[in-house]
Amino acid sequence: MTTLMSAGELETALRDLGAARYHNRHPFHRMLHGGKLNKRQVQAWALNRYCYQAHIPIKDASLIARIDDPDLRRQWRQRLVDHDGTQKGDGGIARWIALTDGLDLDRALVVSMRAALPATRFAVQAYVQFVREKPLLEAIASSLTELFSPNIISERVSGMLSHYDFITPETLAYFNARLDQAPRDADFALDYVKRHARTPEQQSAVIAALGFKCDVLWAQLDALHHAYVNPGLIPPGALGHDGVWP
Ligand SMILES: O=C(O)c1cc(C(=O)O)c2c(n1)C(=O)C(=O)c1cc(C(=O)O)[nH]c1-2
Repeated sequence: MTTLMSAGELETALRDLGAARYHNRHPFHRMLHGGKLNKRQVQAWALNRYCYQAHIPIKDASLIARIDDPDLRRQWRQRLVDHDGTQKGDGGIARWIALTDGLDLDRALVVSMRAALPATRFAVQAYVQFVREKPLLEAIASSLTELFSPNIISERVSGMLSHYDFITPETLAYFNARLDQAPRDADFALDYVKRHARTPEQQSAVIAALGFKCDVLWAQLDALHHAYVNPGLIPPGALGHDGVWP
């Protein structure tokens, strides 16, 4: 039988889970940040991650659609603005496209998502589905991986700038904005979860939601590693299959 934790104990359990399972520990990220990948492998990362970026506002829109409280809706809608901007060419998705442009990827190919790995598509769809179907508390808790993203972003930006001559500060501009946005969003979500997970069952479900989300992130990197590092099996239709690169 599980017992009720204090809010502080719940936070510790969530942080412990992130320390063990967040995607900063994945070998593909260690290679990306340590300068061990070639340009094609970095292109594959950016093209696949576009799918994740593109689905974040879709999952946030479906989360907002389920909120009754106008205060909470107002707070959460900032996330849509961050990713979609207030006008064309503005916002996180546009900044991600600046990164894929900077890597000489064809914009139409990136945006079409047709050269992404099958597992990327399945993972991001699973995240959207989770947020659509689970109770609001768990849907909100699944965003808590962002508690751990500022560290990985700092490591990524400094590592990539120092190791790759094809990476510039302009192409990595996406991450500058995230360094302010992610802590604001994560602090809000953590506070919400601590106040609303009031039974042992809810607390377990919140921890499981964070575990699920760590899996969503981890599975995307497993797929990249399998296709582009070792054993290097690129699925048909994906970027680089049959030696076809942009
Ligand atoms: O660069 C990263 O490692 C990273 C991780 C995460 C995350 O932990 O889910 C997000 C982001 N970036 C990100 O840029 C982003 O917009 C974002 C939104 C969300 C979310 O679950 O709502 N996670 C993340």
